Amino acid sequence: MSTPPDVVRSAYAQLAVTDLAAARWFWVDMLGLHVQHEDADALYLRGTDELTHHSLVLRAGPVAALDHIAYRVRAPEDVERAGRFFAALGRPVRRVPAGTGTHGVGDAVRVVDPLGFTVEFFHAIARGERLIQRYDLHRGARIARLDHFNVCTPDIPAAYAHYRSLGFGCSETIEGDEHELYAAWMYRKQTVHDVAFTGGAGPRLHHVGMATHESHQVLHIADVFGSLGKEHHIERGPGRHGVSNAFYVYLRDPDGHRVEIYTSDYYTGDPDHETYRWNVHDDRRRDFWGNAVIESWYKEASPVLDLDGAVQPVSESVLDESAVQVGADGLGIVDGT
Ligand SMILES: O=C1C=CC(S(=O)(=O)O)=CC1(O)O
Ligand SMILES: [Ca+2]
Ligand SMILES: [Fe+2]
Repeated sequence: MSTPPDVVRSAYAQLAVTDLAAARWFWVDMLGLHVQHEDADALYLRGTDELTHHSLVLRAGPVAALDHIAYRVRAPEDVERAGRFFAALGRPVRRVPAGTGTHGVGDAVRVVDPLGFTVEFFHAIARGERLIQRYDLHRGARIARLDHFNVCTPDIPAAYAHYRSLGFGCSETIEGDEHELYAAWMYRKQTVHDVAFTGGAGPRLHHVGMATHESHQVLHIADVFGSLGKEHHIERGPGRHGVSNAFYVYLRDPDGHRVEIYTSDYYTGDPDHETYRWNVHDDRRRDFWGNAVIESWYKEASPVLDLDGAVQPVSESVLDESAVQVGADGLGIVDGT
């Protein structure tokens, strides 16, 4: 196997949106993401702590979908290393020279990974003004940074193996009584995850996770949607996760793209960091207070585009966590406590 690229972190997602103005209302006016650049067809957005050009690109398109996710790699030579790594797997690879791809991003490669997702690896990217202490510009959910991608895929063990081959650690899992893998959280930066896998038809994007510094910012953005009679954008939470220990709320944008506002997970940077394993029958795993996970959270997700912008076909899941009988989801077996 060829040497994998040295991935630093999940860096940005590019979403296709069917109404750029409506998307601007949600992601900028409501959530408060900073507009680093915009043109007639696209918005380039970032959080208050981010020093690179963007962590979210919204591009007008005919179908609401994930265009690609992108990982930043440590050095320029890791871009070509990524190309060789995926070519050796027999996957489609496309070189994207600086100026021909996403605005602000230098030389990159885009691949279709073994899970069917279009993934970009880049190193060079334009810088943005330091907004960390521009409190006069902090608004909405006061999003600090992109934290992770969550993707729907039918074969969680295969997803786990692929990201292990890229050198990702595994912080937490959800497993069955026979240790069948229902979900996994994997990282390169020293927090709970850069990417997580939700079992389901895929490839589909489950959500992008955006980090804030404080749980009151998670609560505040839910209050703002309620105040404006836009509570239908709130899908799940606010609440406390079991997995990751983060405080969270999930929102749906006008196209149905899901975003998680997420805070207070934990450090995972020691070389002997151990994976924490949840049992799928533990009703605290996804919400530490045992609140049920709404069905749409398990079932709905955004389609993904291939390298030519066509919607990728999906394969149905092997395991269906939402069908597992657990108390919290109100689906039957009460565990007698
Ligand atoms: O970021 C996350 C952390 C935890 C969870 S879970 O619902 O607690 O499994 C979901 C999630 O993947 O969105
Ligand atoms: Ca219980
Ligand atoms: Fe998440």
